Amino acid sequence: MASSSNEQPPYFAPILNSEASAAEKHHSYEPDLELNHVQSSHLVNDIVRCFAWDSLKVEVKDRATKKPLSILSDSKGIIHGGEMLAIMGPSGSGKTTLLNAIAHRTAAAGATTTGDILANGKKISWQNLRQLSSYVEQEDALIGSLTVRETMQFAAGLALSSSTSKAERMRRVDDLIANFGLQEQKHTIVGTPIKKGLSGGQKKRLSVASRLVTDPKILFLDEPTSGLDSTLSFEVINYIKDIAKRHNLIVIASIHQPSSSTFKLFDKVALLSKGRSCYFGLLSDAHGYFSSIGYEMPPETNAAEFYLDLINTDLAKEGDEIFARVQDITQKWADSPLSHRLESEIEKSISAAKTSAHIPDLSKIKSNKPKVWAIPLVLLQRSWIKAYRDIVAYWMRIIMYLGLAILMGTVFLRLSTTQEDIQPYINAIFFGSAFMSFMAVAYVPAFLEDLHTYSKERANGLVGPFAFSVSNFLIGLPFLFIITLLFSIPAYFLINFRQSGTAFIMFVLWLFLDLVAAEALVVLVSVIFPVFVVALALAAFLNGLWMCVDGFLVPMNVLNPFWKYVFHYIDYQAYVFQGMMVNEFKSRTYDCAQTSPGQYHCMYPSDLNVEGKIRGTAILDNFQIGRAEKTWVGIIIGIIAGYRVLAYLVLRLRH
Ligand SMILES: Nc1ncnc2c1ncn2[C@@H]1O[C@H](COP(=O)(O)OP(=O)(O)OP(=O)(O)O)[C@@H](O)[C@H]1O
Repeated sequence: MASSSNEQPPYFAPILNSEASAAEKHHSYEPDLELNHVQSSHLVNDIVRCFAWDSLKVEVKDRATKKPLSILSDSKGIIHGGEMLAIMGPSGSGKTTLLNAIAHRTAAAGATTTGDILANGKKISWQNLRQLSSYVEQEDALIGSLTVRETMQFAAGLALSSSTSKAERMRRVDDLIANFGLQEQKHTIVGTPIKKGLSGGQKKRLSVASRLVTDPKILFLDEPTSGLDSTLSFEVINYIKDIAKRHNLIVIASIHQPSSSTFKLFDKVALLSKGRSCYFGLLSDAHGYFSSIGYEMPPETNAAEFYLDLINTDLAKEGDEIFARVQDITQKWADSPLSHRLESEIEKSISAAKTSAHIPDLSKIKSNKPKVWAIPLVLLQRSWIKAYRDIVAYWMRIIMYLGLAILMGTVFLRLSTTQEDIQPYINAIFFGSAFMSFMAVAYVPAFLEDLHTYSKERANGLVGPFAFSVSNFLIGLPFLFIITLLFSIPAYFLINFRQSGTAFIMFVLWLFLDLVAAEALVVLVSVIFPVFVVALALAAFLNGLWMCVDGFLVPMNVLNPFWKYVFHYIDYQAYVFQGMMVNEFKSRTYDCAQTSPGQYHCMYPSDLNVEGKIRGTAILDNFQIGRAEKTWVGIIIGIIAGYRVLAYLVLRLRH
């Protein structure tokens, strides 16, 4: 029989009208007067009453011994709406492991996680938890060249349903900016290596604010104060606390050595040592609990420091009494009445979920995401702003290509149609196409930065591999076209390639395809090996390989069959080289050297040799280059598509 609302167990009572908050009964929380108390109705959590985990274990294969190793054992905890939990422990104690495990993320590389994760007393699937929660990583995923408002707008664009009106979107964005005290920095950029923007604390506040735009009911924060001094740490946690209280949010943060004032902002604490629980419960009960088991905190001591010192085995040596102490603390915790009370609280929430009709069924919550096509559009817009503002990533590359054009144009300056200049023309074609392709390695850092942002957005369920791949490909096209034109205009005329409008357009086309293919290769390599030095080295190596087998350095009739059949035919540079060669030589003639009147010495055999000329096509024949421009264009497009699809598949398969 369903119970009526006044029969609800106390731990499920709505906490919105704050008197009911368990935490507030124990803490007199006085928010900072300077905080901006903007109540945002969309943020209010009126569905997740409690969040719990039980018998949670994480096991990995030990790096050294290759045997199973437990890095989190039998963890349990419960937290209610409006409460803030600190997961605390010395370095390597398993804080991030626990946070990831309860957030339904991969707890550690190659880890196996077992146990229950419960919301409103029922097991919650990872899909449901993604809809209801947000995770703020330790490392910010902010884009340096965007302003605070733009960052928030794009976060809203990626998260909010397409049916949310523009006005509503802006209202939410502005509310959050105000809530986190960032109004004055609204139009300030986050900050790039060459242009300073927000302070560390402001960046962290923006990171959290941008994750709140999805209206999560549960917020996971991995070391939100790392890299901040104690004043900024307090400020950040104070903002989060204020928002959590007013909107009844559940906040779970791993935290390393908080100052006394920051620590006091939390309602509950989970203490871990070597993956084992030392305490879980209200902060205000911790003092009494540790006294009761024989660890009295001296007066005037920073409580966080005291607890951490008790369980810190970092500097301990084999046989030190600290190991016995930690063993004693974890054993006493497992046997303690508080731990048993925690167990029964979790059990009660499970049985209440079975009997009460008033507890929202979270599995029925509908996701309110933007339409599939809307995400690539938002990403395109964001990449565009980033592209034109990010001097290092984009403008430097443009300047570099322009410099290369001037270099080539002046080295191969105004070649003539005498036979001595035929080889320099061929060299210029090879060097231009190969070097332009090679310089695509300069895209590695910018791409890895985008990949980093994408990984975080994907982990939060915002951007999928398809949207990322499509937008990355599309945003590259205009940029690559601009580079191609900037290079071609000076280089083509300075070198004196075939002077015809069509020839120039074809030159641009070949070079453009070359760059699109080179960029696709960089993307594929960087997706497989997302480490700067590795991606850079491999992309450079592959470019070297394509240069060697493209038919210029070693003519096709000389190139050995292995390189020819394994690599030459999948070498986009080979098709670009052939296309540019045909473009230059198919309808031009060159002058032989006159040895005596009517006698000529011609470097290439041709039907025009008797007239002292070389037909351009004879040069093509000499290189065994046919006339299949359309097929070559098709093959290059196929190679580009192949690289892009492979990169997409790698992204899809990688979690
Ligand atoms: N494959 C593995 N082999 C051996 N130990 C592992 C493996 N994977 C994780 N660990 C260990 O598990 C422990 C928990 O790591 P975790 O990152 O959760 O700790 P943490 O408390 O968040 O540390 P920090 O404060 O330094 O970030 C660490 O001691 C880590 O070395």
